[in-house]
Amino acid sequence: MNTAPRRILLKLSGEALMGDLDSGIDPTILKRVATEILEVRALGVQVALVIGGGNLFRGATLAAAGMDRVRGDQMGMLATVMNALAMQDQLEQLGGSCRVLPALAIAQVGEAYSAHQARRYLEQGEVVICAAGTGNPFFTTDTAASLRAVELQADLLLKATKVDGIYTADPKKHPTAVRYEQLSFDEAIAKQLGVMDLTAMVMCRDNQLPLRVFDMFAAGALHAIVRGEPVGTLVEV
Ligand SMILES: Nc1ncnc2c1ncn2[C@@H]1O[C@H](COP(=O)(O)OP(=O)(O)O)[C@@H](O)[C@H]1O
Ligand SMILES: O=c1ccn([C@@H]2O[C@H](COP(=O)(O)OP(=O)(O)O)[C@@H](O)[C@H]2O)c(=O)[nH]1
Repeated sequence: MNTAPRRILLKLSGEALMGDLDSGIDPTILKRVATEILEVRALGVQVALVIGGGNLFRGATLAAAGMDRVRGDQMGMLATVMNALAMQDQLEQLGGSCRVLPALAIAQVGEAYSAHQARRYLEQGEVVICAAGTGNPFFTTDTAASLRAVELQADLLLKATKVDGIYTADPKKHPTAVRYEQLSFDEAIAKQLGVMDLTAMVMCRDNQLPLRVFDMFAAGALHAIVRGEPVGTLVEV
């Protein structure tokens, strides 16, 4: 897709927000990402966000250490809410307007997520952060991002992560792996190209939602993508 999208859903990994720290959020990265989000907003692109929680807690890691998985996933989802609040605060400090809509009931923190309400806020020009993943354990924020993107009728799902696209194999383990510019969901699924979880890939494929995977640390990448430049890897049906 080379035309500028009207509405995007941007998925940011929690881990990428921590930069070189061991956990938590690097304020410099948060500010840079928030600035780029407001730049594309200023171009008229509607922006919904899903932020991961891996910089704070992951249910599977907590379960491996002996915790009940459902409770661990609840902690993971609450971690995504904390990241969402940090991003909301940063966006507002930069003059943006932002709603946090959690999928778990935390009324004092944000209005319960509803697709129709989220679409209304997007149309009013607000950045909408869909927090707490899907609200259900055993899912990931990648899956939450694909679900919310479909519900919110986004034209494009963007996964901002630690690598600059999808490779023939994990580039961190296979330095000779080659990056795809474009591929189909069926190919990504069949070859088990691990950058996005399978449930999320299938959700995108079955709803004809294009996905672009790109490097969250590359300055200006988001802006370039909404201008229609071929940054990272595009996955389509
Ligand atoms: N074929 C592949 N192409 C690109 N990255 C891959 C691939 N297979 C595995 N990966 C790994 O997937 C990671 C991104 O996935 P993940 O850690 O789930 O992202 P996030 O935390 O951003 O949701 C990258 O850091 C990369 O090492
Ligand atoms: O719908 C969801 C989304 C997330 N999580 C939990 O929240 C954690 C943080 O999300 P994720 O690992 O996807 O974050 P990221 O890797 O993107 O930082 C996960 O490990 C899960 O424990 C969940 O239970 N249900």
